[in-house]
Amino acid sequence: MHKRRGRTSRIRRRKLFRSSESRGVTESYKYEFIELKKWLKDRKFEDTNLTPACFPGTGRGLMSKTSLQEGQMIISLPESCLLTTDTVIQSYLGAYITKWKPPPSPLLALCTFLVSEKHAGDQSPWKPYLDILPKAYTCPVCLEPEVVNLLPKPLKAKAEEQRVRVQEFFASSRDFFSSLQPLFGEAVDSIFSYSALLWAWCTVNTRAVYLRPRRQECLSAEPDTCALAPYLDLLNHSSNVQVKAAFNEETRCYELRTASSWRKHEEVFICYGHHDNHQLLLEYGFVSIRNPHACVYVSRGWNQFH
Ligand SMILES: C[S@@+](CC[C@H](N)C(=O)[O-])C[C@H]1O[C@@H](n2cnc3c(N)ncnc32)[C@H](O)[C@@H]1O
Repeated sequence: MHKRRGRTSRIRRRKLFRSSESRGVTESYKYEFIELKKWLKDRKFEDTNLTPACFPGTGRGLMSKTSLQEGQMIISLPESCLLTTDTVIQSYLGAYITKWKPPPSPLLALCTFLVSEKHAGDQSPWKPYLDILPKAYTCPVCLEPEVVNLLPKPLKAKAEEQRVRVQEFFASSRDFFSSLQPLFGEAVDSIFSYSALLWAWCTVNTRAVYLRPRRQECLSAEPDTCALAPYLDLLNHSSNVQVKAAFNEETRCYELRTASSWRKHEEVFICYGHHDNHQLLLEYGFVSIRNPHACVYVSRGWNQFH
């Protein structure tokens, strides 16, 4: 017969379970993070609160180095670390973007820059950031059609729509890529391939932070609201936390404040939005086990049988 546990023992076990669930193994010693930290330091950013770690369940993320209080600023990333359409327009791509008619979209500008810098390898000033980006993504748009076929019907339909959108994005961008040929020794078709553009598209879609809409004369009128925020984009999602994140025009930093408190050595999360699991899988390539926004999709006419 089982001996009934006392209240103290139950609380202790719950605490132990909570901490083992979120316990991370530091990754700050890894070469790519040492290089990234140097790169960030050169751009006037040093983190005292967080460190990269690998967590059971959520994978790579950021862990608190000390306890963090409600309202505390957890990251303040200088503008010089952000990759925005300004970065692209001020680069060697700027002249080609300005010339191209109809103007490329802000998304195309960001994706083109990512593919081009990735191709530059060691020559790219963004190398330490590019090296920590995932090599592949798990979003349905990257999955084999046989795998997408196994998804629940409503999600499968959205995944197929998304695949068509990305394919059209590629097809409609090819002439612009051809115009960049003078910049490269190799044929642009081999650099700006579908798989390279898909990787860049997933990078922006799964990792970009939101900026107040801006308008660049040389880009199309689609919303220009995405920025890649190196290091900050290592934060994983939880629906149960609240954060305040925005670009501060005075400090010229992208600032993130937590509305939750964190114990030392816990995984620190941000909330990507109130997404159900279909949206999380579609946009970010993962699902959350304890998702308060989880819902069941019911097809039209389901009640005909009652
Ligand atoms: C902004 S990045 C976060 C950092 C990322 N884990 C990394 O290693 O680069 C977003 C991606 O992290 C992963 N992710 C974020 N939150 C997660 C969670 N709660 N559980 C599992 N994976 C998560 C997903 O692959 C998502 O596309």
